[in-house]
Amino acid sequence: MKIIATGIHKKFRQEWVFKALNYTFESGKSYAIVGQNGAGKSTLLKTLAQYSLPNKGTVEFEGVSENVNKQISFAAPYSELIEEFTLPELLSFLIEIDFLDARWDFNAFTSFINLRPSETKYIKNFSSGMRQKVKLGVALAADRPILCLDEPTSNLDEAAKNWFYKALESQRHKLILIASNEKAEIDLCTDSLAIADYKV
Ligand SMILES: Nc1ncnc2c1ncn2[C@@H]1O[C@H](COP(=O)(O)OP(=O)(O)OP(=O)(O)O)[C@@H](O)[C@H]1O
Repeated sequence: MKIIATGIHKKFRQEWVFKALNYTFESGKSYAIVGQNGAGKSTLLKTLAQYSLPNKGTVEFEGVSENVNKQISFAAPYSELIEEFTLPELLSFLIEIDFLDARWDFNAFTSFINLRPSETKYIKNFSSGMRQKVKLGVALAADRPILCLDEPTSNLDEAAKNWFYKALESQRHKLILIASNEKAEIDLCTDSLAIADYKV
């Protein structure tokens, strides 16, 4: 599978975030999207995932015959969980809509993420680190060939970061995109794309 970005430009009002970006992303590789705060990392990630349209140019998925959304799992600080659910309810819902395989029941998932909240605790009452671990766990557990992660270790403690680094190793067959300015996250990737190279 490939994501092929051809001459993509993105702006908000009169402000260009990136221009003339040509890049091919392939399965089996991991790409760090790097740049300073406000450079456009999240915007590029969303554009590549086809959550946001470029003003000019195209993003194509090679080797995908059906709905491209079903090829992607995405986790970001701004992505949302269903706050009114408990974790068992969230997992049942994700299995019901075919986002997760049926084997991801509460026991399997909590042992995968190495975090076992009370089964009756609402997600709205999870701490920010618990929330982030659940988002990452869901994204990693989904059997989808493209993994998009924005600042994946934000709010994670050292043990949770190490869990993520290890969990990512089992995903190396996927096409992985990580938007980050954390050295440890960038170092996980095989390739790197600097937004600053696409400003003029
Ligand atoms: N929906 C929007 N409307 C207007 N401007 C936006 C919108 N989304 C992003 N921007 C602007 O686009 C630029 C890039 O934002 P983006 O969030 O992609 O940067 P980033 O590199 O991910 O930043 P950070 O490292 O701080 O998370 C910023 O100037 C931001 O204000």
